[in-house]
Amino acid sequence: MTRIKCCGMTRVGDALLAARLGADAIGLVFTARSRRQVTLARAREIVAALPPFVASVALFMDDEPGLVRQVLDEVRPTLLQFHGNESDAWCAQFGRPFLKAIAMGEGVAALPWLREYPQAAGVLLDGHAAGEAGGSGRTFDWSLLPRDPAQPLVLAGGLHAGNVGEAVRTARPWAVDVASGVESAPGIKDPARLAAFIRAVRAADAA
Ligand SMILES: O=C(O)c1ccccc1N[C@@H]1O[C@H](COP(=O)(O)O)[C@@H](O)[C@H]1O
Repeated sequence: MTRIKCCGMTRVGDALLAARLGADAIGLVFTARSRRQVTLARAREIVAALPPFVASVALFMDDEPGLVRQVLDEVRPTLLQFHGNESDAWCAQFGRPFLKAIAMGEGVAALPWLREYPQAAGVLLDGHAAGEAGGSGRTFDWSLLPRDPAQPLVLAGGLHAGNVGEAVRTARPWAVDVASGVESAPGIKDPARLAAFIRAVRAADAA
């Protein structure tokens, strides 16, 4: 079964709805380079409200280690997610499981990158170009995903209810991650789009 992460939560109600609809994880964006940046206070509220077995993922992009530590202390997320030029050693310094995002925007081959992050709990492949922030809503060639990766792969970038079924059937990722494809505005989730997205993933799993 494909795991589902809904990223860029800024409201408790949206996170609870995602969990009720069957999301396995919600994402909280702390980097100032995002239109979905959440405050520490709001992030704490969201994490405190989550039901058991729904993971919280804290997202950063070339941020100061101090911010990551503050989020770990005050918000206590399940996982970290890094979207910038952070090295494997840099990501691992916090002693917490992490996902490393790779920009696949320019037909980049995923395999060489995967070897760069042996300590990552998983690698997230996103559609944006190197150097740009994620959450861009851009897709990439899903057939570039390796078939038998050493680490779990998370497929992201421009996914929505209309294309996620094909993405899952093509790439068979460990998980999918969505931000803009289930929103009415940055950081504001649309209940109908969210429900349709999760239904489409489950339908692809069942096919
Ligand atoms: O969501 C953001 O604003 C963001 C900012 C900086 C880095 C990553 C960001 N989000 C991640 O981008 C991907 C794909 O998002 P989308 O579905 O294409 O909008 C996803 O992993 C988000 O976690």
